[in-house]
Amino acid sequence: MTIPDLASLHARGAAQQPSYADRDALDAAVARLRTSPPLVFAGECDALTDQLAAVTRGEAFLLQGGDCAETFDGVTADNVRNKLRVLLQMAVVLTYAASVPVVKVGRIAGQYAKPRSSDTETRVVDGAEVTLPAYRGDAVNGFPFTAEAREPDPQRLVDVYNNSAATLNLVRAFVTGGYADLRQVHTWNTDFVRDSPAGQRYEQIAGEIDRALTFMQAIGADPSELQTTQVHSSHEALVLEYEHAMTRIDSRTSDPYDVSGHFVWIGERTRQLDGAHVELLRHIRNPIGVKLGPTTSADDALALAQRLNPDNVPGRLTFITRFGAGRIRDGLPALVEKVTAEGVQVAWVCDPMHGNTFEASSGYKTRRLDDVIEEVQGFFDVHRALGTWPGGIHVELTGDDVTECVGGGEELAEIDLHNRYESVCDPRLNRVQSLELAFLVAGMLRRA
Ligand SMILES: O=C[C@H](O)[C@H](O)COP(=O)(O)O
Ligand SMILES: C=C(OP(=O)(O)O)C(=O)O
Repeated sequence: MTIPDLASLHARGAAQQPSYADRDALDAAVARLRTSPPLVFAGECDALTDQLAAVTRGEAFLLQGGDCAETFDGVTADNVRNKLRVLLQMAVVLTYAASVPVVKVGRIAGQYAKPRSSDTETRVVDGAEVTLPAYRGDAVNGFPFTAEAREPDPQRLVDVYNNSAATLNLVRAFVTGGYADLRQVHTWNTDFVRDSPAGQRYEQIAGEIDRALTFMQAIGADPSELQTTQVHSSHEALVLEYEHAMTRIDSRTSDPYDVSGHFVWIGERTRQLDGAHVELLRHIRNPIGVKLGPTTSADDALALAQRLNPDNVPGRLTFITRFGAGRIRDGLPALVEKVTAEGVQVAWVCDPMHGNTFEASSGYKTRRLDDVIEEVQGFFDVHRALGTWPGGIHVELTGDDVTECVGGGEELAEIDLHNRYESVCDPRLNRVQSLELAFLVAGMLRRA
């Protein structure tokens, strides 16, 4: 496989791209990226493909989660640890309560670019309407509502690389350095979570795991397997300059890999069959995903699978459906039925966030935990009825105590949203809500 050149990708009229005024600065940033070392190794991507093949076969479950949009300011030790911790806690709940291996993938170390519904944003500033370019993620421009911040800046692409490297380095250190050791299962359950009902329920599981580990130690079992785990990185492959510059030929296989992350996906707004994103990702060998919203027909899904995974390799392709709680039960069956009938190897994963966003009267974008749960339940029900495997969930979440989604045991209401709304794009589940979701999904998995 070769790598298509960047100009030919742009010639396809790529959707959702920044318009850079300073072409020289863009060329310099791309040149810098092209000579930067890979962030991940091709062999790690292959290992993830194997794990996702197990998901495709119904032998494992994918937990993919993290920020809607990472920010450069958010690259701190506390933040990265908190995100890792919520994934570890959720994975423990899913693995223990449902006895299914869980493949952990973070929306982390690269999730800096956002597709937007509108190119511009209008606000009233000092009594006058001001329209500026929309914020497209730290990869592209700044969040503050000023003309200067909103101007796309190519140097940010290099900053994405550096911040992804720093994040990944810390994730690897936590994962291999003892923090993710299963014997730390209690220490992940700290601060505001511990006293919540979900935290208390988690503590019970942690106690049972502890006793099982002590027993294993007593009988002389080798505990080294428990000392580390694997957490892979993922992001939406959106800005072509960045993804293309990070696509390299693997010296082992001579195949191209996008070495900016282990798993990359194509968003709902950029999945045009002849579009630039499908064209670039069809050439890389990473495991990849495609978001499928409610307008997707079964033929669209089949055509995407044929284009992106012509050899029908299990684990290569994940369909991440995001229909919305009210539409999944009507919309998903036709897709799953036809794709399955054609023998297409695909992991089916549910994103219960993006079809359930609404604007609260206060103006904050939010989601109801109940809608999120209802969409996941619909996803499980559809797969159960069709005899197919509900392969995983893809969730926007954070390890912090934010107030961005309403509902859950803490009964967060719309009037609470302003207390700690920190997302720069879409609302995320906080750690308690995430844990509550994990317990409910574990129950669904057990029944599946
Ligand atoms: O995360 C997904 C999209 O980037 C986000 O939902 C777009 O939000 P918008 O509709 O406010 O542009
Ligand atoms: C933009 C996203 O989702 P979608 O493409 O499904 O809208 C996302 O997951 O960040």
